[in-house]
Amino acid sequence: MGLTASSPVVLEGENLTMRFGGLVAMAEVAFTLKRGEILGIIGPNGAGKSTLLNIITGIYIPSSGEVRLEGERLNGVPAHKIVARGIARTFQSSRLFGDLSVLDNVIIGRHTHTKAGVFDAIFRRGRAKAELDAAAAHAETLLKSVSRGLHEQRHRPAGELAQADRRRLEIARALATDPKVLLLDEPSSGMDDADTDALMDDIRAVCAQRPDLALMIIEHDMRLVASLPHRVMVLDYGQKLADGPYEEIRKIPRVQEAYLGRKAAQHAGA
Ligand SMILES: Nc1ncnc2c1ncn2[C@@H]1O[C@H](COP(=O)(O)OP(=O)(O)OP(=O)(O)O)[C@@H](O)[C@H]1O
Repeated sequence: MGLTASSPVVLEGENLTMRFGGLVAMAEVAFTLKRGEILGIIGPNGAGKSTLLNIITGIYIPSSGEVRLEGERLNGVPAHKIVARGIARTFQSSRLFGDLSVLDNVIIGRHTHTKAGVFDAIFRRGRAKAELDAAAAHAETLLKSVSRGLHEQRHRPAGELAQADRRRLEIARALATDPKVLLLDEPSSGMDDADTDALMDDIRAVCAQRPDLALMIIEHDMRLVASLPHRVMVLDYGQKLADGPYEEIRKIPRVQEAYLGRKAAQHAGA
């Protein structure tokens, strides 16, 4: 199915404000994310993008406002329970277990946030072999669905992977929790154009196989922002400057100034 005009809202934020002492990192921001939708989040350094992700995932509790997943309020719900409710994320910096195999990283991803815990997931003595086999089979299927190339490297230590494959693995690991919403924090950072294009193809394939999955992607790479999201939200100094299809928001002079700098805005004839 994917995104249609009647797709329901899966995640929404209302009136979100985040203060750190005297600093207002986020001021009355509202957003919606529909089932099957890909929402891009852009903005200059310090605009509040990571703060928004941290609020959604329960790392920060907003000073005011609320986040709702399928209508249920998430404020104050601990981070691990938010994962269990269906929100998964990747991080700007890699959080893989470099010494463990690609496959084990995915198996752990499924269990990291459950009561059973990481070590239980892999090392517990007496754990039924059938259960472990099922976890490995699930992880293999998941790896294949994200990237055949990554699946072929499933027995290599994650630390030996090329950077683009590490990003794919982080996505696979996040998907291991069967999320309704996947948050990607700068998935293409540090990648060249060819790797970014290949990653975009893989993200499209992931979405095509999971038409109900909603994605929120923080990104600086305008090539990705221009082509992958259905809609783009622009933050600046913790405020929402614009929200709409890329072709529309890119024409707004304030967005050009905030994001691209005044020179670029003049260059674009704004
Ligand atoms: N835990 C914190 N304590 C104090 N200030 C914070 C904290 N987290 C974020 N901030 C401040 O909030 C503002 C927004 O930061 P945030 O990291 O959300 O921006 P960003 O858009 O993600 O930037 P970048 O693109 O550099 O990652 C910044 O001024 C930052 O210094």
